[in-house]
Amino acid sequence: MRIAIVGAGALGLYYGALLQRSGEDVHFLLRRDYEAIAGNGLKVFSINGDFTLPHVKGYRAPEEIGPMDLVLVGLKTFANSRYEELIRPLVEEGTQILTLQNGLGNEEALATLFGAERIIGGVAFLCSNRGEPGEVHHLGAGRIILGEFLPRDTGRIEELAAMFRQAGVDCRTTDDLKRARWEKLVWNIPFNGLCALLQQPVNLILARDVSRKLVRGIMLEVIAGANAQGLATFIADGYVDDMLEFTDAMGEYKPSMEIDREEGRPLEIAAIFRTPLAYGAREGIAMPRVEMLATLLEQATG
Ligand SMILES: NC(=O)C1=CN([C@@H]2O[C@H](COP(=O)(O)OP(=O)(O)OC[C@H]3O[C@@H](n4cnc5c(N)ncnc54)[C@H](OP(=O)(O)O)[C@@H]3O)[C@@H](O)[C@H]2O)C=CC1
Ligand SMILES: CC(C)(CO)C(=O)C(=O)O
Repeated sequence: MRIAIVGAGALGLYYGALLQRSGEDVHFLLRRDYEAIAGNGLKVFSINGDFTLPHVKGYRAPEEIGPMDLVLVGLKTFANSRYEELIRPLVEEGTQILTLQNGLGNEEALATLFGAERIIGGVAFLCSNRGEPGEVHHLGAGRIILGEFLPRDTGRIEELAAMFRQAGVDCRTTDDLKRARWEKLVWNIPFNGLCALLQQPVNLILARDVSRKLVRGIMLEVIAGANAQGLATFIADGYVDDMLEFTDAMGEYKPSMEIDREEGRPLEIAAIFRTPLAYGAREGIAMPRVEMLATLLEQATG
């Protein structure tokens, strides 16, 4: 498969490297890491084993890549205003666009620009950080759940899932992408938010009873917002315990929003907070703790 990686950072470099290693024809749109990767290849440090790709097809502009079978979008959502210029040159009849970005509204924005039938969404449980230019550090699981944006048969996402599995990624499909996205938000909203606001890794947030209780309260609000969205099956409140257990095992993990704050980048507040708040409000669900967290983050970084 001819695959373009648009947004070749912590997530895009990692999945792109695995796909190239398993024989796919991967083309990376590079910015910060262009020189390092052109000179020395791409180094992956992973809990599943380190490896280096000495030769990587890297480009500075999407026009140099041309039309692809699959565009994998790994941009931070605050760069979504660049979708048109970065993706249009890669699209022809039959091109599929897969966004693995966090939050809500990404598939909708891509569908408006490129046509809803092309769009596939995925949620990634990854824990990947960037290192020096030309390096990526994978610290967590790596699981992906793929779902169609429009209701249709699952043939093409099953094929994509098989491709990811062939590359060593634990990948499965869902017929309820909306539910998968909200389930991921049950984690991202409290932890990205509190870790970025307090500038503490997840283990410190969970170590204190008061902030652990706050995480639980925020998660329950998100579940209430989710369950108002017409999901095929409700998210049970017990999902909070699964997420706390999952996070307790992470140790000193810094969510990407905390790293973005430390490094002075914009935060993904629209996709991870404001759009879910708006979708909740549309269904009559207020999420006051989430609202407060979003406001404090805006205040702290505005
Ligand atoms: N990292 C993780 O473990 C996970 C991340 N996610 C989500 O995936 C998405 C990506 O996250 P992550 O990989 O961590 O983010 P990064 O910041 O590491 O990567 C984003 C990449 O997009 C590139 N980019 C931005 N604008 C442009 C542009 N105009 N032209 C070319 N490249 C551009 C950046 O370029 P440059 O190289 O110049 O910085 C960078 O390489 C986010 O929505 C995140 O929430 C989801 C699950 C896990
Ligand atoms: C759940 C987790 C930690 C794994 O990918 C994540 O979404 C993140 O770091 O943003």
